[in-house]
Amino acid sequence: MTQWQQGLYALTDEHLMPDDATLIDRCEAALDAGIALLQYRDKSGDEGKRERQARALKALCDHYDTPLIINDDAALAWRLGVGLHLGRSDGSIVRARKALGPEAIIGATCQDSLEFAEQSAGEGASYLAFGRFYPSRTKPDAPPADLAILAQVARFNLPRVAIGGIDADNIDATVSAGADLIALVHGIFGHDDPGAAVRRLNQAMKR
Ligand SMILES: Cc1ncc(COP(=O)(O)OP(=O)(O)O)c(N)n1
Ligand SMILES: Cc1nc(C(=O)O)sc1CCOP(=O)(O)O
Ligand SMILES: [Mg+2]
Repeated sequence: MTQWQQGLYALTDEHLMPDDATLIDRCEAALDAGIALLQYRDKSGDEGKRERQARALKALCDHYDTPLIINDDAALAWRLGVGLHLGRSDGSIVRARKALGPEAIIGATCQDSLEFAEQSAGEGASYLAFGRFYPSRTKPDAPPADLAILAQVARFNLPRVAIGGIDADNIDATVSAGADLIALVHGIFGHDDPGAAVRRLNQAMKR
């Protein structure tokens, strides 16, 4: 198993980290404490800001030898030479794979669906993401999912990402259900000290 395929997966949030300095400081704290992947997720629609911040995060991730994933935007991922996360209406995995190449990390949202998982695996996804498993402050309206899906999709032999309302109290149950990667926004960046949050979560994952 490659290093990025197991552990914590931190997602940024433009409300929790509204300016460049805060974003970089807090992401650096998370990277330094030990995360497997970082996703740049910014829904502001401000293209200039997105380009600038994504480039700054790429330099930071290179320093920590941690892959950066861009949410939604295949063109930005291509310009930076980094990974991509695609939801159900964010574009074609096949097209993204052709553009980004065989080595790129391309993740796919599968919600609670075996059918979406099978389709995404067939189209060349690098990991499959399921959720939301718990009430989420970041995305309260994301469709709910049952932890049982994680065992059902083991046969695709791809890293399984769990997302949605995960924190230090429920991470153990989520890993026990079969998650390889635990994706969080609030569980890391909702804390005053994201580095301490990452260390606590990593400890809880090992229990
Ligand atoms: C790791 C991971 N899993 C799921 C999502 C959700 O993607 P999507 O359904 O496209 O929703 P938005 O994040 O774009 O609002 C994700 N970003 N990352
Ligand atoms: C971006 C996202 N996607 C979800 C899904 O279920 O697809 S849940 C979610 C938000 C995750 O943030 P938090 O850790 O704060 O709940
Ligand atoms: Mg999306």
